[in-house]
Amino acid sequence: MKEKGLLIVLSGPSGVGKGTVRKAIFSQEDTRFEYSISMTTRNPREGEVDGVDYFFKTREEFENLIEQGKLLEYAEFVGNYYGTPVDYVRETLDSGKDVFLEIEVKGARQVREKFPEGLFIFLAPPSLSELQNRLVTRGTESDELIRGRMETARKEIEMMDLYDYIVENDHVDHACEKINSIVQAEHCRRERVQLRYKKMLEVD
Ligand SMILES: Nc1nc2c(ncn2[C@@H]2O[C@H](COP(=O)(O)OP(=O)(O)O)[C@@H](O)[C@H]2O)c(=O)[nH]1
Ligand SMILES: Nc1ncnc2c1ncn2[C@@H]1O[C@H](COP(=O)(O)OP(=O)(O)O)[C@@H](O)[C@H]1O
Repeated sequence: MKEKGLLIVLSGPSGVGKGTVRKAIFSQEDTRFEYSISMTTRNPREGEVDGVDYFFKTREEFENLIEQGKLLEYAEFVGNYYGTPVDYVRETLDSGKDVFLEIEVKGARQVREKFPEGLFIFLAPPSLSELQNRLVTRGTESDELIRGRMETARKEIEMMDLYDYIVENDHVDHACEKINSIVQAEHCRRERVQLRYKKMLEVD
C-alpha cells in the first residue's frame, strides 16, 4: 500500500509572517509540498486570482459548504470566513503527497482534533514588539485593530505548547530552512517507526 503524505500545518499570530514564509517556501523550485488553496468570503485583493490565491465564495456558498461537511476546518477572521477543503486534503494525502496548510490558530486547533497525526508548526515572532512592528509596517490595519491583534497574539502565544515545533521567524530564509528540515526529519522519524512496527509484526 502507498504511504500517505504528511499534513503540515503552519500557524501563528496575525502579522508574524505566515503568508510571507509560505510564499517563500512555494517559490523554491524543489518544494515537494502541495499547497491547499483555502476557501474564503473575503473580497479578492488586487491581483488575486480565484482558484490560485483562494476560492472566493459568498457567505451563503460558504455556509452551504459547512453544512455539507466539505471543510476540514473553518474559522471567522476579521469578519470573514476562511476554511480548508477536506476532499482535496484527503485525496492528496492518499496519493502520497505532503499537503501544506497556512491557517490561523483557531483552525489549526480544529485540524489537530481531526488529524492528530499531522505536523503542527507554530511560527513565532522574535518578540512581541517585533510582531507589533510587522503589523504596523504591513499597514493593512488601523491602530485599534492592531491593539486587538496584539491582545489575541498574547493568548495565541500561550498556546504554543500544543504544537509539535516552534519556529522563530527571525529571517524569512532561516524560517523556510527550519521548516524544510523539520519536515525532512519528521519523514525519517515516521519511516523508522513504521519499519519497527513491521519488524515486530513479522516476529510475532
Ligand atoms: N482557519 C483558516 N485560516 C485561514 C485559511 N486560509 C487563510 N487563513 C488565515 O486567515 C488569515 C487572513 O488571511 P488573508 O485574508 O489572506 O490576510 P493576510 O494573510 O493577513 O494578509 C491569515 O492568518 C491566514 O493564515 C483557512 O483555510 N482556514
Ligand atoms: N522575517 C521577517 N522579518 C521582517 N519582516 C517580516 C518577516 N516575515 C514577514 N515580515 C513582514 O511582516 C508583515 C506581516 O507578514 P504576513 O506574511 O502578512 O503575516 P501573516 O500572514 O502571519 O499575517 C509583512 O509586512 C511582511 O513583509
